[in-house]
Amino acid sequence: MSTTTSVPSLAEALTRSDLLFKREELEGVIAHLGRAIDAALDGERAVFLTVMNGALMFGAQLALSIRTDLEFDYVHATRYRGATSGNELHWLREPVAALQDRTVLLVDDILDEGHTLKAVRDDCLRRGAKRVLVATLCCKLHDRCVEGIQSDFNGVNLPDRYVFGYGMDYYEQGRNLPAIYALKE
Ligand SMILES: O=P(O)(O)OC[C@H]1O[C@H](OP(=O)(O)OP(=O)(O)O)[C@H](O)[C@@H]1O
Ligand code: HPA
Repeated sequence: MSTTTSVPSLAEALTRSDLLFKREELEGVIAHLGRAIDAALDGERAVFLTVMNGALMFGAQLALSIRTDLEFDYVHATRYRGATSGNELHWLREPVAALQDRTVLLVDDILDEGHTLKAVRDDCLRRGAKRVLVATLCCKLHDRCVEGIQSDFNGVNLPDRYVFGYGMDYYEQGRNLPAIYALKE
């Protein structure tokens, strides 16, 4: 006997979503982030630490916008696991690069309630990083963010709605949509 799991339809979600930011606009924003990060690094070779999976698209575009040479590594930490509300953080891959006395540029698609970035940032500090700079494509505007984490280089601010596209998923779908969409309430 076979079992099938039904996933909410991405096409249906798009019909009840607003397009917030198109690719062209996001590319311009990301290029500006690159300039600002170059200035902050001031020639220092940082560890560019991508939080998979969501940061894949943003991370690639951001890296190409930074002129300072970088070392690349990634972590995989997930707390939404394909759903639309967060839970406990699961570590699927820890950093491999030596972070002792390094500047880490921690890169993620979205800072929502902040649990993910706070946990990964604290882990970098435990591994001896001397400085962790956080770069995000977007931050969600609400008052539920945990204390003690913020983005140092953020692209765009978003309303307090579930968003997807440009790396962010709707039930593990829609990550490669070249724009950011928000579900209507
Ligand atoms: O600020 P928070 O409330 O912690 O949410 C932000 C995190 O949630 C998403 O990851 P998710 O757990 O969905 O995994 P994914 O990267 O594989 O999509 C996103 O990529 C961030 O890492
Ligand atoms: O609104 C969101 N969309 C996609 N992934 C997310 N991870 C945290 N918040 C979100």
